[in-house]
Order: sequence, then structure tokens, then C-alpha cells
Amino acid sequence: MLDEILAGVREDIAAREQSVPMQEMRARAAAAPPPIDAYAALRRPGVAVIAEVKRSSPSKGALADIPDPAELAIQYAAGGARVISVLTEGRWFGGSLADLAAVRAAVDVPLLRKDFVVSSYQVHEARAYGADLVLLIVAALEQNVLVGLLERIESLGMTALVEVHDIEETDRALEAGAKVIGVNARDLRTLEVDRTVFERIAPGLPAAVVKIAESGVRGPHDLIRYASSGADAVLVGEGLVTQASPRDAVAALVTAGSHPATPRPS
Ligand SMILES: O=C(O)c1ccccc1NCC(=O)[C@H](O)[C@H](O)COP(=O)(O)O
Repeated sequence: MLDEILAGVREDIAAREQSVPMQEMRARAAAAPPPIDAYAALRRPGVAVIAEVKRSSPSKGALADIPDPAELAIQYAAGGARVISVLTEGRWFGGSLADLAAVRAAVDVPLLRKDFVVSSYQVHEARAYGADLVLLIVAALEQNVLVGLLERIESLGMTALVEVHDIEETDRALEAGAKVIGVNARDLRTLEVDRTVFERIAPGLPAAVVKIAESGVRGPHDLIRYASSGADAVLVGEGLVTQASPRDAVAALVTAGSHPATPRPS
């Protein structure tokens, strides 16, 4: 599945670069308002909720009709989301850079560009459209490319969220200098979700690294379980977009993550 997605992503980048060349995209990134410090936001006390604008996915197909991503983002922010994730991949997730721009114009919380980033062109796009954080998926990148993209993201004042799914990828993320690591419970090759992956990987991460549990959060019980293994944040898509009130669903997670009873590793 991952290889199929990446093939489409590369075709789409080539088409966008044809219409807006790299030099112009660099200029747009440089002219954008400065990024928000997402690392600092994620280090604040309590388990942060990263709420995702997610219309569809390869594993589930259509999840939610989201005619106005800005309105959804306003609800997420009102519920207490610390960061908002915007999927910008179009073929499988129904997202776009226009979604990112619309959300940027509507809220002032840090924004994650959630995509399959394989080129520095996409990093400049992310900044130009208002992102503060950019996802890098270790499984999709050779080590030298991972290092180069991470440096590019930081040189533009943004934060890289480096995604892993096993110990080997985690070692590569740390070697590359990742300060924010997301452990995805979803295996992007098989699409299987295994929530125990986080508890096997997170305890071995350095204290200074922000630890994000990605995928499979369907309610406060999952957040509490991830928090007990050391999660600083959870990234939630389906569990929010399918709710009648995404605002209340975020608020319930935020409350669970700020409650003194939420167990944390000693
Ligand atoms: O969601 C998928 O089916 C998927 C398939 C292939 C690559 C990535 C995929 N999802 C991206 C994500 O990591 C999730 O959108 C994110 O972690 C939220 O997951 P969830 O809360 O389970 O919707």
C-alpha cells in the first residue's frame, strides 16, 4: 500500500512543480508569516491532542463529509486541540493544500502538514501554506533523504514529526536527530493497527523527545492507555471526524489527558 501511495504522490508533485516552480515556491515560503513553535506547544503539561482533518483513508474508505475544513478546525481548537493535523494527500485521503490554507486562515494553533513528504519542494509548500510541523515517515525515506528533509524543515523554522513503526525505524529517526517522534500503531504496508507498538517503543526514547501515539484512538480509554506508556500526545483522526460533535470529542480527550488520575510512567 505504501509504495502505491508514494507512486501517486511523486506524480502529483511533478505536476505541481510544473505549474509553480521551486524558486517561486521558495519565495512563497519565505513570505509566509513565521511558524509557531510546535515543539514548545507539545511539551506543555498534560497529554496533547492532535486532531486530524481526515475525509477518507485507504483502510476505511470514506470516513466523513468535510465540506468546510476550517469550520471543523475551529471546533477542534474550541475543544482544546493543541495541534491540528491536515491531510493534504488527495488520491487516498481526499485532502489538499487548499484545506491547509483554509485551516491556517481560521485558527492560530500549530498545524501539521500530514502527507507523504519525499521532496524538499513539499517542505517549502508546507511552509507557504502555513504549516508549523511536517510529517516525515521513516519507512518512506532513505536515511540520507530523511536527514536532508529534517534539516530543511528545521531551517525553515518548522518542526519535523518523524514517524516510526518499529525499533529499527526508531533508531534511524534518532540518528537523524528527530526531536518529535510519532509511533504509528498502523503498519502502513499492511494497514493493520496494533496499539501495543507504542508501549514497546516509547519507553526507550530519550526524555527530551516528544512522544506521539498515532492511530487507533477511539476514545479517552485509548488515550489513558497510551499515556501510561509515556505518550506526550495522541494523534486522532477517525475517532473525531465520525463523531456528532468533534468539539466535545476533543474536549473529552483533553480532559482525560489533563486529569491527575491519568497514569504516567515514573
Ligand atoms: O489511515 C489509513 O488507512 C492510512 C493508510 C496508509 C497510510 C496512512 C494512513 N493513515 C495516516 C495516519 O497515520 C492516520 O491518519 C492518523 O494516525 C490517525 O489515525 P486514526 O485516528 O486511526 O484515524
